[in-house]
Amino acid sequence: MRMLLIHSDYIEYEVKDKAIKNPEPISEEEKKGRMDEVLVAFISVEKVDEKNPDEVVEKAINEIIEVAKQVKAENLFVYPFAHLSSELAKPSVAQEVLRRIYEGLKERGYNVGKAPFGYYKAFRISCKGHPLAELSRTIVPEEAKVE
Ligand SMILES: NCC(=O)N[C@H]1[C@@H](O)[C@H](n2cnc3c(N)ncnc32)O[C@@H]1CO
Repeated sequence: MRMLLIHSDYIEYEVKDKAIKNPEPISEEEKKGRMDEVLVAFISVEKVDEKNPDEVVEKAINEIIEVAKQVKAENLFVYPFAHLSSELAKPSVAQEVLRRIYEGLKERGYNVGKAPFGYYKAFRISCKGHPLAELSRTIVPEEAKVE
């Protein structure tokens, strides 16, 4: 899994079109969204994550929370983003992994937003620009690590 973490004044998105055959069903109000004072996690779920989704979900949640504490962000935003890797997991696996990350962050008491899965979207983001405002993380299951 590849994550790009951007501490932002705001993130806003607008759904434009379906990008896969069966995108996540969304309501009218979910076609647009905005969150202010937010740590945005752009996430590409990778093929290697299919070896142990439970582990990568847990690690991603912990990484995001660790950065949220460092930058003092209360609001989090999970953004499905298929552009950080050339070895993507299939959509069904990716959607479930992203859903579990979103739910896990909420369970830990954060105010969490998400962008819909499986669509082309327009988005605007305002990066705060401080030294920890742009971070990336790579997460792999233990058994996929080679010596
Ligand atoms: N920017 C717009 C976009 O990326 N749209 C992506 C994601 O919403 C989602 N998606 C599909 N596979 C994946 C994956 N492995 N990881 C994350 N998202 C995925 O499906 C869309 C087309 O790839």
